[in-house]
Amino acid sequence: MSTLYALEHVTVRYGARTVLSIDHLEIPAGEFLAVVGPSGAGKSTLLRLLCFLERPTTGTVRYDGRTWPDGAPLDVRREVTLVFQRPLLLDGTVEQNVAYGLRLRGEPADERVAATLELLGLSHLARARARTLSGGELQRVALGRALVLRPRVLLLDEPTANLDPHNVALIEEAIVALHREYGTTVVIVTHNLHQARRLAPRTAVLLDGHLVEDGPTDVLLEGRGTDPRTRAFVSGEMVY
Ligand SMILES: Nc1ncnc2c1ncn2[C@@H]1O[C@H](COP(=O)(O)OP(=O)(O)OP(=O)(O)O)[C@@H](O)[C@H]1O
Repeated sequence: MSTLYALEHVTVRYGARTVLSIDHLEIPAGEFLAVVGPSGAGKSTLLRLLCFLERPTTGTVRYDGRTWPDGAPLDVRREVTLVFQRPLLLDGTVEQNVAYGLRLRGEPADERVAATLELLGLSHLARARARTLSGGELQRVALGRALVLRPRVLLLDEPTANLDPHNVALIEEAIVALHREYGTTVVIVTHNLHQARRLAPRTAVLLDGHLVEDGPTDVLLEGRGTDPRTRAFVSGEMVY
């Protein structure tokens, strides 16, 4: 697999505080990577770097062999879609929400929107107002807005936090379907170690802004990681 992202000596600082510090991280094209770590570890910050919403304070984020010190151009930013932890939807119908990105890009929407709603079990809600939906339905609409674009990279920030098993299963199946069908590169931030195991062959562990370890998910999550902090984190012994 070719390298899609290469992070070298990356730091992100807010004032005097360094919230992220990654010496080296490569993400191959087509990979499904999980990022785990305690609250405040820098996981969302990493996702913002990967979708060019934020620039590193020092170091480089190379994408497809290129880097843009003044910000990535629109066509590159459009290859990468981030689904936020707390999604903001338009005050319209489910269908309008899912169609929005395609319309913005001037691409035909109807068939793709219908297929996406179907994939996410939302067809019967196509004309419902977004503001009338349950939390699980809202999360599925937010994911639908991303999936319909068939992005090259899908970044997910806790896409199933606080959802019931039915919604979790629908969301996971839709993500896996996109990944399989289009070879989409997926990076999922999750607090749910079982979810990382179900979905991602490789996991990166972030603690206190540092990439402590990355490797095969089953090895790390079975407590066989090489770093003692990884073992403490996955066994729930870590106090934070
Ligand atoms: N714009 C900002 N200005 C100042 N500090 C920030 C800013 N954004 C994030 N931080 C701080 O950076 C640290 C890392 O935040 P981040 O959201 O990346 O963590 P996280 O691992 O995603 O946490 P969680 O699991 O709770 O979402 C936190 O301590 C946060 O308070």
